Amino acid sequence: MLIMIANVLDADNLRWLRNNLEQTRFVDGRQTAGREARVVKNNEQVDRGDPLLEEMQELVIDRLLTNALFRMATRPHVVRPPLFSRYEPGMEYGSHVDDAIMGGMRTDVSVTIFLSEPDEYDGGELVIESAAGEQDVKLSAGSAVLYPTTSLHRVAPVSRGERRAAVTWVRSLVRDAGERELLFDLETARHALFERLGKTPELDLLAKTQSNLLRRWAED
Ligand SMILES: O=C(O)CCC(=O)C(=O)O
Ligand SMILES: [Fe+2]
Repeated sequence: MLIMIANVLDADNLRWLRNNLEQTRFVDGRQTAGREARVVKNNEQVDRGDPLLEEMQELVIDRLLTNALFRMATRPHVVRPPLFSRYEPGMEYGSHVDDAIMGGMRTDVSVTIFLSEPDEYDGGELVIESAAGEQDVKLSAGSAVLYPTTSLHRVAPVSRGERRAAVTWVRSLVRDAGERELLFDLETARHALFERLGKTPELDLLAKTQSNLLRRWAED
């Protein structure tokens, strides 16, 4: 399941991040790719030693973890420090699967937060493969897409302008994407029923079911 979340970053966050990105040092993105992904990775990323990086990472992690939809969709255990990337004309990231373990942590959910507006560049769609086919994702600046790290995906070549993004990975309390989706649907239905009917005995049963499924599936 693919989930889009609008406005994870607000206008002030975006201005601050984009301003910082003007001042940071970018290096070849191949430095952080696995052996096979390196062959198809052609982008640039903020240097790991850049003094501005840590504060930028903290802001993005904080904005994700305080977002209710993000928490519902990912059941986060740990969110990795994001990478900030840019793609200039001719750059792309060919088809790959992200590393299953990063920094000793299992990766369950991949996250892209778009930092450029769609009209600032041509191409640069994040293309995610699933059994139902390919899905192209290009969102407004500040919005995020979440997808299972189990998926093959790529970033299409940029042909004009510059695509900037923050990408990160979540170790979820619930390893299996199908189980996360069941919990997400249950919680969505519960919220909607509560809004419509208030707290009913049926809602209590749904809450009990959701809670006990989470207890059954969660690994902490
Ligand atoms: O920039 C993106 O949207 C995704 C980048 C990516 O696939 C990666 O860094 O592994
Ligand atoms: Fe990737």
